[in-house]
Amino acid sequence: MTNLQEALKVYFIMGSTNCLEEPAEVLKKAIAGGITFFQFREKGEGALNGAKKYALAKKLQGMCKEHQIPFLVNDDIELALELNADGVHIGQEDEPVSVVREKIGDKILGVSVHTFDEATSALKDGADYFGIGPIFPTKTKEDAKPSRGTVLIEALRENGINIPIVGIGGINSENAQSVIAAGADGVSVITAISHAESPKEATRALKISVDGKR
Ligand SMILES: Cc1ncc(COP(=O)(O)OP(=O)(O)O)c(N)n1
Ligand SMILES: Cc1nc(C(=O)O)sc1CCOP(=O)(O)O
Ligand SMILES: [Mg+2]
Repeated sequence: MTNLQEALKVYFIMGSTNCLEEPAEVLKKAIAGGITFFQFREKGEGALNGAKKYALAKKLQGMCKEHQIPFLVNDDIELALELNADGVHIGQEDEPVSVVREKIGDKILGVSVHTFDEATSALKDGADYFGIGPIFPTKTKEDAKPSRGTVLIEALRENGINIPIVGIGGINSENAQSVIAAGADGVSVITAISHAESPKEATRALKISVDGKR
């Protein structure tokens, strides 16, 4: 498998509702900028369903494949299996971690955690990486919890938990380095790339920040 820690550095999450232009165009520019991981998250008002959702996922998966970028599906385990995606990302309100692990075999399993207990339990049940957020305030996820900064990332690292971690929520090239400095392996973003004037330049700037060059 890919070196997950390395692959999670610049993790782009996107669905049609996050885009100001054609989703494939946005992804193309993000790939040109150097994203290292991708999650298809088709959610929110106006989200596609059924055949249209499948067709978009398939198209974006093809683009990721061409550039050896892992392609994960958010929430929809059946779609991930149908597409033979590289993995899935689930949260605490989705199917239990152990059940999803059972369904997907050795595909990549990302789990959102908000507390130390959720983290240890997800680890025991088979998570491959954690998504922790919202680190900063975000308007992108309607039901996001209040932002809590990097405290949980720091607490997990201080306690020797070395599973790959990405921060999420309100992250951009100005604040990404602080998330890495707290112990995360990468940053996951939606609007910092999908709403950028230049998704390619925004991705480049994020990469520089993650690498600590700014
Ligand atoms: C990398 C990453 N981290 C966290 C999330 C949020 O997952 P969840 O809490 O299940 O919320 P939804 O994204 O399903 O609305 C994520 N998707 N990716
Ligand atoms: C999908 C998601 N999950 C979050 C969490 O806290 O678990 S915050 C979030 C939205 C991230 O979007 P943006 O980069 O535009 O802030
Ligand atoms: Mg979810």
